[in-house]
Amino acid sequence: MMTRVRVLTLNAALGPLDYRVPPGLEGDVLPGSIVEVPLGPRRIIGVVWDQERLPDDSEVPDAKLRPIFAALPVPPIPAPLRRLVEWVADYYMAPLAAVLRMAMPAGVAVGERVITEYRLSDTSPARLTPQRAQALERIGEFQASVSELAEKAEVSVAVIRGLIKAGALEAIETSADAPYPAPLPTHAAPSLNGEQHAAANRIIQAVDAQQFQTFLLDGVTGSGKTEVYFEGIAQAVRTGGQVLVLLPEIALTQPFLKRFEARFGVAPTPWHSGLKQSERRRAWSAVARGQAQVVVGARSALFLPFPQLSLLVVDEAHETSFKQEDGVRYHARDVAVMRGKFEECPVVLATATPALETRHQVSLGRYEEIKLAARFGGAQLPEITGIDLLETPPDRQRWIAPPLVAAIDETFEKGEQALLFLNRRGYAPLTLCRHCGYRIQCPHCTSWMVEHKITHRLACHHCGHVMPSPRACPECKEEDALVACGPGVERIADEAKALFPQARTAIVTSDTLWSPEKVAEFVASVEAGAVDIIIGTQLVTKGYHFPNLTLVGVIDADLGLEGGDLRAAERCFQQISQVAGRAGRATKPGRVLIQTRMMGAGVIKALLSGDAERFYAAEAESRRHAEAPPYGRYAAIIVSSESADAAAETARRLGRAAPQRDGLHVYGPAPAPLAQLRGRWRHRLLVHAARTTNVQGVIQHWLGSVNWPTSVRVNVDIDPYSFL
Ligand SMILES: Nc1ncnc2c1ncn2[C@@H]1O[C@H](COP(=O)(O)OP(=O)(O)OP(=O)(O)O)[C@@H](O)[C@H]1O
Ligand SMILES: [Zn+2]
Repeated sequence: MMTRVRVLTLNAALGPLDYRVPPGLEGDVLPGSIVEVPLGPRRIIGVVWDQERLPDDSEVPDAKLRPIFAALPVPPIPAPLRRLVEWVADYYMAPLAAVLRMAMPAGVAVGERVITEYRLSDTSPARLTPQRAQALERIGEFQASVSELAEKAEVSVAVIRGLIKAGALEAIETSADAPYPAPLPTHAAPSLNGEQHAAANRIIQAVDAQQFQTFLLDGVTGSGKTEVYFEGIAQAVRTGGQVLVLLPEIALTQPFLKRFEARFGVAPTPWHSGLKQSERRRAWSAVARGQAQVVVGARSALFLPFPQLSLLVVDEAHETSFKQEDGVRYHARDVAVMRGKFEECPVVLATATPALETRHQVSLGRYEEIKLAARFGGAQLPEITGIDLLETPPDRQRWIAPPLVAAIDETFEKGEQALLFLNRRGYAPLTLCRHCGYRIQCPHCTSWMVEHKITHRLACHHCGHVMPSPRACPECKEEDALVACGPGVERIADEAKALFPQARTAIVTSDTLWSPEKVAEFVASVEAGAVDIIIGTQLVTKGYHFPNLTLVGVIDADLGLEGGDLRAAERCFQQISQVAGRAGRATKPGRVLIQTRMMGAGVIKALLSGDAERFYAAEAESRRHAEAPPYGRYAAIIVSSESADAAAETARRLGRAAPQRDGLHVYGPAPAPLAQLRGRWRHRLLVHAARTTNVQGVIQHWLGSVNWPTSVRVNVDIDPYSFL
């Protein structure tokens, strides 16, 4: 029986704290229990942690301990999740409390609750202001609290309250934690082909064995990877286990929910940052009680308190958006594998274009590869051709080259759909004054403001700052002298409309598909044939299955190769392979046209020849040569401050104190390519080390030897991806 416990709080500034367990509570307080404890005059929440794992040499004597107030009526944080929290904190050098916060987001760990939400009633308000009209339109089928509705509709809380008073919104009492219905394993099971069957069996076996094992489910686009891992999910559900499916983007959740529901009769439990508070609370507590069997979510779902996890799936596992770039900087794919290890359950990484790191694990024998070599139902992979922009360039101020224009024309003629891919939101990436040459820059970042014609605004794509598009140049005050330079998807859409006035276009970016409803609307309109041409960013490259979509045009294949980041070529290859994979997925054959100025580049040649193996081999060889990941490792030290001088000085100080040892080299400090971001000046030092080096230990020691002012932040990014 525990009479004294060590509690980990959610506050990174506090160490673990010891408390006394008062009589009567002993039975309720176990490792993992969520407890309410006194801290000075306040009551805070924490988790009882395994004492031996949090040594504390300044132990407070028993007699001085304050008692725990209460143990919350929720299940304890399970031991495998506690081990995962420790591992993430250690590996990514983050405070334990910061990692624990991801497992227990604010306000989720509460007992049963009834809450009041509002939804549209049948009454329309007598007075309809533009604000009210916007609110009613945006709210649609949504039901939520007053503040959540205000946020969703982008109106003030007063507008929502006004609508409630006017009777246009009605109150609904809902339980915060009703369980989720269980999926039905045999609801609409497909009959698998031979290759799929073998793959599914391998995963089912692993689910039955309940041992840790990582699979790379490597199947070409449209081969049925989803159908295959659905069989693994069905098996886990049959045997009473829980399943987590991770997706790289929230936008993919909606189509996934529908597809899952078609297969299993009920939708899975979603988990992502777009949930409202009541949904988050319900999902968290249902997961903790084992009353949510299948969860689909963004990377943060990795830290949900599953008591019975028996399968983890990471879909589109190559996606770099699995890497979290702020707060605790972790890679969800790698953490998923670790969670599988602690839970002793299988992990499936599904992708048509595996990351080099994942292929490396396969070659070392650590992951088992399962291949699906052919598209389902006899569909052929699309034919891929290059368009050399040096030979057949588009007209001035145009971006669709003549061969692609002709192909779009042919596609329309056959009554089929086309997709144009350009990974750039907005209308134009740069706005320039023709008169004085002034470029409009973000006031908080070293980046240009991007013109968005749809919203008549300029936006910074790094910090989200927006301003109205000015008529006059802010510098020389010349009127109508500002010109848009270069294309974004909105500009390509304008061009397509000018070329094909009859064609119905749909722009797909995070600006247009900003809610699950918008995604559903988009999918429905393409499926109904109400769209002829889709123009989209990377958001449109994966997940979608449109049988009548037969042409994919890549507007600028070279875009992704700029910047010279370690994974630029690999990412370009993956992105274009994925978008190409949207063409001709059913009975009609597909084709892909890639516009480039670099016909000779390795990536382009690989894409055109379809020789992925050769591309990967060459890429792996150059990484091996540079001792870059997966053969060596990197860690970044990012120094930032609102004061440019303080940031630079601290970076120099760290540079002077850099560790000197074999198998390790420190580059920099150098100003970050985006020297200022969100008002903070940034410098970076890059540690390059052999695979076997304990970089975390070295960095800990190094940072411990240097002091810096409190106005400066020093963050560590282990296995960094983005060098912006
Ligand atoms: N055995 C099957 N029976 C019926 N339909 C199937 C079967 N296998 C695959 N399909 C269908 O083929 C299409 C492609 O399958 P799926 O989306 O699972 O492939 P994928 O490999 O996940 O594709 P991608 O990686 O390109 O997104 C889907 O519409 C799917 O329902
Ligand atoms: Zn900015």
